[in-house]
Amino acid sequence: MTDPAPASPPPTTAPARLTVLSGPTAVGKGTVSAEMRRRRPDLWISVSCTTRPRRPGEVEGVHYHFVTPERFDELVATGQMLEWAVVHGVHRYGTPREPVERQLAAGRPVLLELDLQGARQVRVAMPEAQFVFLTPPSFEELVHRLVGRGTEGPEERERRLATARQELDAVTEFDHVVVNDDVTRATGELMRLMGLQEQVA
Ligand SMILES: Nc1nc2c(ncn2[C@@H]2O[C@H](COP(=O)(O)OP(=O)(O)O)[C@@H](O)[C@H]2O)c(=O)[nH]1
Ligand SMILES: Nc1ncnc2c1ncn2[C@@H]1O[C@H](COP(=O)(O)OP(=O)(O)O)[C@@H](O)[C@H]1O
Repeated sequence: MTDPAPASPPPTTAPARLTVLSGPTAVGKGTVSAEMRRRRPDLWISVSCTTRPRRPGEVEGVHYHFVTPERFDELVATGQMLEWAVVHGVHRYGTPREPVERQLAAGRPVLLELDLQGARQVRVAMPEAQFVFLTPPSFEELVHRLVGRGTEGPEERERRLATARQELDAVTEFDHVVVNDDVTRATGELMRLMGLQEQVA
């Protein structure tokens, strides 16, 4: 008879985990991600590649890696993208695979902010990840935020809101739903889902 395997000690910290944050346009994904980064600088948030032009104030390697369509093709063809999608009908966005794998291997918590198509691809590629859907308190509030942000004209806003209606229907595909009624509260809920405690400076 063999002795039972010794029980492994309980983990002293939350296990490294990949979390995918998704949700419709203007729900506040960028705002909540920035607040997460502010409250937990050790959290690693992926920097995506995009073919869309850089906006004033955006910094290469911080907000995005801005690449040509040819370079994007090459990254996809050589398997360097964990996932990618055409978002809002025009430009391509994708997550470089290697940095995500490296950060997870180093034990850091990792957050990806993706559109719904990207979240679905990661579900297939990395089913052990957890999937969080950020939702607005109401559709009216989503419209209010999109208009208030002022980054799109009326035509583009209509296009995004049509996509948003479809995306909101996909909420049941996600492991958790966080209502972004208040940035501080929603960020706290996401931190708890990621097993992160507030770090007091
Ligand atoms: N699939 C996928 N979507 C992404 C990626 N990076 C950003 N997005 C999504 O692309 C959309 C457009 O982002 P952006 O151009 O910054 O516009 P804005 O967020 O509407 O100001 C957002 O819904 C993001 O969640 C990525 O690497 N992959
Ligand atoms: N909880 C909230 N309450 C009110 N306004 C919010 C909240 N979260 C985000 N916003 C505002 O909504 C707009 C869209 O947020 P943003 O982070 O750009 O969305 P996304 O990245 O999902 O497209 C911004 O003007 C932002 O300041």
